Amino acid sequence: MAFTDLETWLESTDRDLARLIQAVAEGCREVSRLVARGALGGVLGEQGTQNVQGEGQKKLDVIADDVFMDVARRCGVVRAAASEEQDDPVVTEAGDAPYLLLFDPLDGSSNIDVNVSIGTIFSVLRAREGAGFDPADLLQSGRRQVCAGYAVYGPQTQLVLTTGNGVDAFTLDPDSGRWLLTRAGLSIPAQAKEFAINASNSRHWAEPVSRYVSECLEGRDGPRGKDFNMRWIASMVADVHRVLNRGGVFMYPWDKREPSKPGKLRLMYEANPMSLLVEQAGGQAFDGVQAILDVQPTALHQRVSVMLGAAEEIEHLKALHRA
Ligand SMILES: O=P(O)(O)OC[C@H]1O[C@](O)(COP(=O)(O)O)[C@@H](O)[C@@H]1O
Ligand SMILES: [Mg+2]
Ligand SMILES: [Mg+2]
Repeated sequence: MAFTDLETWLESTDRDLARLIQAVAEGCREVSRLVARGALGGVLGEQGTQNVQGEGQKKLDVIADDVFMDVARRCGVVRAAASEEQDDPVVTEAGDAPYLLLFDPLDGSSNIDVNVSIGTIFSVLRAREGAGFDPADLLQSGRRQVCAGYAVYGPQTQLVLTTGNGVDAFTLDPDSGRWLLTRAGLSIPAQAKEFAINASNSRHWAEPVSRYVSECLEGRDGPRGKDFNMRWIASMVADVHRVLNRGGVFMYPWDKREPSKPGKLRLMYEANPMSLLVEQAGGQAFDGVQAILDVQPTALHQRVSVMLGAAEEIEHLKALHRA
């Protein structure tokens, strides 16, 4: 069977954006190679440092961060890049380059050492007109993303992309090293029978989330009138990949543990790119008040409550939040 490769797919994309996507895809291929070697390559285990959010870093968090910062510096079309792992944005030498790149270099850090799917999530924004950069240039709402995507390093390595015209998925051919289009036009069914949430936090949830989950758990005997299945990989990238491929809902909502913290997941590196992909696949992404893509960021590393996936389920969650 003949598959379209990424280069061909990019022929209809703006030249600079195509160059950026190509460079990010090369970074993902490199990280995929390192992940696959695991202990053989000495990349597992703790780094012994903390990131800006006070989270312990794994070796692979830092290695992957270096890979994508290098991509940003060398591709020639990125003016500045920001990472979940770094306090401040990095300004490249391409002072009038058209794009800003944001990324979570390694998502699902707790799964690295146990050989469970992990990934890289990225988002592309336009740089300001003319030259120059101010960190505030990064604080654009998710609606303004020109591209979003992720790579998932699982049984296969896949790259899932949107440039605002639907969502397509590529598989890395381990023999040729090429990214081949294996699924075009991903679409999330409006209805769902599967949900994903870390249930160990249930005693801390807000009332609408507790109610939603308990209705799902009541199954066909409850108000929903149907049984639901539950999944939790603990890598957002892999959980959302499942939602994009076979439907369902993924939630990491605000909870009462630290009431002033809006959520666990990061708006700019995780929630925005995933929300664009989900909306482009016909789903919705909601933070308990509004569409995640409409959140006006106020800080680079800000966190957000996340509920995303099947349109009818998110509509139901919205109604529970309004009640
Ligand atoms: O361990 P928990 O609380 O279930 O959290 C899992 C969530 O944390 C994350 O791993 C956070 O991402 P990082 O690994 O990039 O820090 C998400 O991918 C995942 O959904
Ligand atoms: Mg993450
Ligand atoms: Mg991470």
